[in-house]
Amino acid sequence: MAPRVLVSDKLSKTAVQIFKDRGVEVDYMPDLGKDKDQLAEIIGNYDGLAIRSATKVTEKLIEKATRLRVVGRAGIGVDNVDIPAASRRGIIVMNTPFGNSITTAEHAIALMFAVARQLPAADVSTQAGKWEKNRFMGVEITGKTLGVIGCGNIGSIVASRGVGLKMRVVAFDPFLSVERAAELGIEKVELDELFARADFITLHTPMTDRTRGIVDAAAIAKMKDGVRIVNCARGGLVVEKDLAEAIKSGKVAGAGFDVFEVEPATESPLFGLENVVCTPHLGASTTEAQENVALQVAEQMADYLVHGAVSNAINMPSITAEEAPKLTPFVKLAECLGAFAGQATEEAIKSVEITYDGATAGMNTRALTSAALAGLLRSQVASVNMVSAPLMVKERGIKLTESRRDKTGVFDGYIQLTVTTEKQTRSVAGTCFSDGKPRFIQIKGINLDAEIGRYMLYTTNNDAPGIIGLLGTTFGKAGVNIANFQLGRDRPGGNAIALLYLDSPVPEEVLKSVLAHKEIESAKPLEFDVADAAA
Ligand SMILES: NC(=O)c1ccc[n+]([C@@H]2O[C@H](COP(=O)([O-])OP(=O)(O)OC[C@H]3O[C@@H](n4cnc5c(N)ncnc54)[C@H](O)[C@@H]3O)[C@@H](O)[C@H]2O)c1
Ligand SMILES: O=C(O)[C@H](O)COP(=O)(O)O
Repeated sequence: MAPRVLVSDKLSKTAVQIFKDRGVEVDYMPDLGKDKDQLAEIIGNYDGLAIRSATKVTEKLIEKATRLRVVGRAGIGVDNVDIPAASRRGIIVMNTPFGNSITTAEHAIALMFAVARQLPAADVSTQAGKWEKNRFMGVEITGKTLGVIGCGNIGSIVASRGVGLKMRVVAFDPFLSVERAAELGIEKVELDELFARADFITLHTPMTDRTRGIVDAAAIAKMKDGVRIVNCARGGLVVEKDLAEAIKSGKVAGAGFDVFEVEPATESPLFGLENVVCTPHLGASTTEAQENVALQVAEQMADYLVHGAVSNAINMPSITAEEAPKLTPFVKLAECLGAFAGQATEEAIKSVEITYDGATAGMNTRALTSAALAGLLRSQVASVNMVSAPLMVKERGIKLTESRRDKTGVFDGYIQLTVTTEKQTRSVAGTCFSDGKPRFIQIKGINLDAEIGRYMLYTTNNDAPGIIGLLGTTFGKAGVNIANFQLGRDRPGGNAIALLYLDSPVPEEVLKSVLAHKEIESAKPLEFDVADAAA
């Protein structure tokens, strides 16, 4: 069945065409995002949801979204999506981090000019037939200091435009390197220094607990008299009532605002104040940016729904198209190692250690670890996947350790998973050969070479004669074909293991007969999400 996507915000229709071209069914309901009840009623019919900022993807909506696998944000900010709730349900949330950056940066610059020269008010006055040349005295931008708070994608474009406008640009961003600042021709400063020096301040951070209210009354008090403030990032970074007071007192000479504490903003303490220029969250609203983000989000979502490729996901490691062919077999291997340990373990897991040896150490180990954890938890939590597994492991207080090392054995690369419970430590290692098939190469420290099949039986036994005969005869009598039979032991007469790869599931009576044999310590039927040998 073709995957089905709902577009619930005003995305360019380019997205619809791309979904169709890629074999994805699509319903385009651009106003539905504003009607949360109706959206909740139908969301259960979709594998994908494409949104902008009007659709609020809340925990409540996610509960109803029983089929949903991906939320695609045609834009940057994902603060309208409950990411932890989506992750818990295994839903990937992806955005388009660059598609509207230039457009938004240009809007910030436009607001800066509008505030410097009071353009909107001058326009209204002039068109009203007044000729108020004296009322609209402006300030020049050249030579002024622009303070950029948050110098990521958009902030750095604004900064370089500022340099182009012959401004002095200072930036505060804890993650901005001095080298990058030098490359941009700007100066990295602390926040208080920015406040003290800037004639214009522009905000470009995400909304986080640390940035909420970053410009409040206390911050404004540290600023130059006559400063002008632009916010094209997120409402709530600036405390609107504090700014309104400062504008009324004359401390702040003007403000350009595209985003508001409450949106849609029908009222704000800033509305109606002299030299405040407001736009209704138009930062990303240009034809070019909307084409970019719609095209990109539809491609990303279709790639995921149709091919499983992941890019620009907020809650899952990306797998690029280039690395996918090499990585995919190892993702499957990691999942099988996790599934082996998960099915063999009956007690609560205390810790998981994953070692990447040789070639696997250089791979995308975040993706491999996520797959291993998903496999591990799958026997306990049916709906777990690579998105939700790392979060679930954390929530369950399971300690996760990852290590990488140079090639240590005969294999170019392998992965070893060690799981510790209250009672025991169990380890399993595997690799993929050039045929792309995952194999177990070591269990409990015992070497073997076992291709992984959908149905398997794992036994531990004392190394004694007759085990092969027992297993062969018991399965033969029950009419279950053995596709592959692997044995291993630590020493003659010591601990031994057997792994049987079967063409069908282990019948209950077979398991009982096997377990009844005096040399068999344990026998565990296993199932893996790999192609069925009989298929
Ligand atoms: N108005 C609009 O229509 C519109 C359009 C696009 C993006 N946005 C918003 O613009 C903002 C910036 O987007 P971006 O793509 O540049 O994001 P980005 O992630 O590329 O950059 C954000 C920068 O903020 C920095 N930062 C984080 N915490 C900080 C802190 N406490 N103090 C200072 N800097 C901090 C980060 O290090 C990063 O460099 C986001 O809030 C985004 O949602 C708005
Ligand atoms: O984060 C973003 O990309 C912007 O806020 C744009 O939001 P919009 O797509 O709703 O215009």
